[in-house]
Amino acid sequence: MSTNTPVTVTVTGAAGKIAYSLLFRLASGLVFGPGTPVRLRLLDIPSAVVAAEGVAMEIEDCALPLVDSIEITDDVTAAFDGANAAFLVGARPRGKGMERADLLTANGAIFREQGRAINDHAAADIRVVVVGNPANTNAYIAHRHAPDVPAGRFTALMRLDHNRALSQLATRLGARVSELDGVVVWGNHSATQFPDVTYLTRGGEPVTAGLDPEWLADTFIPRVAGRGAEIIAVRGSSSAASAAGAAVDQMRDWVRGTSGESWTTVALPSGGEYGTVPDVVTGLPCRSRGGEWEVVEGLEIGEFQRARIDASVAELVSERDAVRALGLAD
Ligand SMILES: NC(=O)C1=CN([C@@H]2O[C@H](COP(=O)(O)OP(=O)(O)OC[C@H]3O[C@@H](n4cnc5c(N)ncnc54)[C@H](O)[C@@H]3O)[C@@H](O)[C@H]2O)C=CC1
Ligand SMILES: O=C([O-])CC(=O)C(=O)O
Repeated sequence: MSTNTPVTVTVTGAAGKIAYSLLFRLASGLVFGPGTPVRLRLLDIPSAVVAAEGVAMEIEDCALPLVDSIEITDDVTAAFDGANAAFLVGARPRGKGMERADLLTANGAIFREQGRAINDHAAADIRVVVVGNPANTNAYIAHRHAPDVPAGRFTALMRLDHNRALSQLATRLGARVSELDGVVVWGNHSATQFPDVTYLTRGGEPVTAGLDPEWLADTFIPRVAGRGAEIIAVRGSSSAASAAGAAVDQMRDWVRGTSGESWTTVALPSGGEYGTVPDVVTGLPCRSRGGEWEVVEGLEIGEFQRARIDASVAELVSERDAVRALGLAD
């Protein structure tokens, strides 16, 4: 029997595809551990509340021992009241041929309202993972509307890009993912992102010198950066189970810590680290210590990296400026 205090976890877009994978993993203890019950809060828009109720019924039917309660709502305030963790998934997904910039206007208003509700109603230890696209800029908007919440409590999901990079590298090297470390994906969760293998190790030994630079530039980087679009083209629908898996990985590592000196990729409001622009939400190499993300310090950045990081951060700045112009950032 579990004895810990339950955690209250809010999932928005609860009737959608990603939530359908995410909720069951949360309810199974994969994030908060096998001793911590979860109070699930499912938020969706009024027209989707009935479908969210159906998802809740299925969670009930799993008879999962860690589920303390399930509440379904279309009320943003109620959804975040006392929340310790929030997965902001609900948004309009990108269809064929659409770029993330097209989603800024549609989704910005959602994240402004949710940022305000988190600021006013969530628990003091709230941790936020923004999944809905354009994830980095949505996280920036939510953060801007939550001035009482430390900036580092707002993250966007780039763990999926990180996991995609690890998997491509493992295949190329004939390695297991668990042998690899030192990957980071800088910048935006978009086609401009920079999956960087400069610090890659296998079993603790550097391996980057053994990777063909042409393969890295012409195959690896575009493959990882374009994987979301590739999945849409092949599957006819955007990534769902892999996105949910990455969101679980990110929140689990945040709450329970990363292992040893290993790091992962988290998109955080920048403090200007590695020449990035302060306050934009960019992918950075991070370790989780004592329940907080810490940006890894002291990595050397070469010319090729500099140009790639700067290009993706420039896109984030232009998204930030666009939402500022739309009045969504203040
Ligand atoms: N950051 C990442 O790595 C990834 C992000 N995504 C993004 O995640 C988002 C969700 O994807 P799916 O679950 O596949 O979409 P979906 O369309 O299946 O579900 C979205 C859900 O959000 C709900 N929703 C819309 N507006 C809402 C609001 N204001 N409040 C609460 N709920 C609201 C919809 O009613 C729907 O139930 C999309 O923006 C997608 O682009 C998808 C894959 C990876
Ligand atoms: O590309 C999309 O629209 C969905 C997404 O973010 C991804 O799969 O990385």
